[in-house]
Amino acid sequence: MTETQVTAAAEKATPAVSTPVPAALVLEDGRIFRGTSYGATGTALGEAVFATGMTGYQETITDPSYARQLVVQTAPHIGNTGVNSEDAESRRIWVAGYIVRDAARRPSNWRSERSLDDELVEQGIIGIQGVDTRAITRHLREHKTMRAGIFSGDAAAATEKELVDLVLASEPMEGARLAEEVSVDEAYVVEPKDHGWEGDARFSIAAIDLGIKAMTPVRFAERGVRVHVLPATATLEDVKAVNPDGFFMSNGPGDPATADAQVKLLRSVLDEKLPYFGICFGNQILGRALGFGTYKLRYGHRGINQPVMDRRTGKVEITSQNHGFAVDAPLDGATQAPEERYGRVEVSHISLNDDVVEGLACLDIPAFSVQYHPEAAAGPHDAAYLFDRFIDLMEDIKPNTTGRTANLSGEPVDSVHPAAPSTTDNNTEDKK
Ligand SMILES: NC(=O)CC[C@H](N)C(=O)O
Repeated sequence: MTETQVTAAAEKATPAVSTPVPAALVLEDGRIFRGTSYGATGTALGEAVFATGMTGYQETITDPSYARQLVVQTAPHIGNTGVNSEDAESRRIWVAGYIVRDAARRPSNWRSERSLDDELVEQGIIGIQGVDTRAITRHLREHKTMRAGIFSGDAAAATEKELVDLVLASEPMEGARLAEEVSVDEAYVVEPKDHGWEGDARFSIAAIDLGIKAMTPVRFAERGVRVHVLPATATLEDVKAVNPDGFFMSNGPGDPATADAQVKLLRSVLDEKLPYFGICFGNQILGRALGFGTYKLRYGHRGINQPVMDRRTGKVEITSQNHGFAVDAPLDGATQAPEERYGRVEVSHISLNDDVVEGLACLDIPAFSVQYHPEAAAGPHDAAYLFDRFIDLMEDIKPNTTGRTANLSGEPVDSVHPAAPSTTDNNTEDKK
């Protein structure tokens, strides 16, 4: 980048515009944190959750999996690098509200196009700044994630009791069915040639958008895989119509216990023996399709610094995560899936913080999934091998003349690494 370009980019970055007014974060248990507004003003209701990434706030707020959540950033300075038109993970900001300690007064980065404050105002996202985000995080960690509200301007003038009552009247995350709300209405295709792949596509997949992040189809496309992104309401006929070599289900917001339609779709696809890969919500849906339950974690995993072990290789990855629910599957080696026709399954990945299931691998059908985010937007790229693993799975079913660019498929089943020793499990207390 030349000096002129750097100056031009810096000039595009405007200082924040909104004038802060008094604001309050009100938790459903009556705890109240007072600060000033950030972004738009008014009332925002949702589930208060904390995210521990030190960077990547633009990817966080545009991740559709955060729909109906009020996100607390544990990193104290937010907005420093502004907002640009390349890092958004979807067409809009999805967080229902945004909670930060110190909002940047002026963004400073050569890629910045506008301030985060401007962007929040423009998209009508209500935030609060100047609150003790460490105290809020510790409160949520100890008392579990809960419903909350951000009230600013006129909305903050009500009595504390009135504000708590508004929060108590809001919808809980348990039982929330949100994937259809954030999904696209129309199918679209992501082509390898548009992402640096030279030559013909090696494979085609159908990917169900339950709140898909933009980088996910890109990670496939840059490996030569054409991605047909289909709406959350897609049927088996819609899937078959694109003649895919593999099937994928994305991340997404809400309670996986409500995703009956997607569980049914996945079962019908698995019955066709089409290779399957799922990320996050897509992992929970595989778990349910195999007959396991899901449950709500006390405070979930959100951030780009979450350690996970791939039990097949014994390698530890630092991963990007955003989940509040988890699959309830046995950790000890290969077990028969409760839905017997799918054969044996093993927990392939676990969280090293609390032993939560972070991945499932079927041993008798071509299907696997992870609870975390290998597309790494934002986040470390340690888990990129999973995209290659899926390509190898499709290759095994349908050898492709264009050959492999990588061979990172799983180790033989008998080399499964023993589970890490169990640790204190604060995050799974609510497990039923
Ligand atoms: N990122 C995701 O796909 C999240 C899945 C699910 N909504 C959860 O919170 O666990």
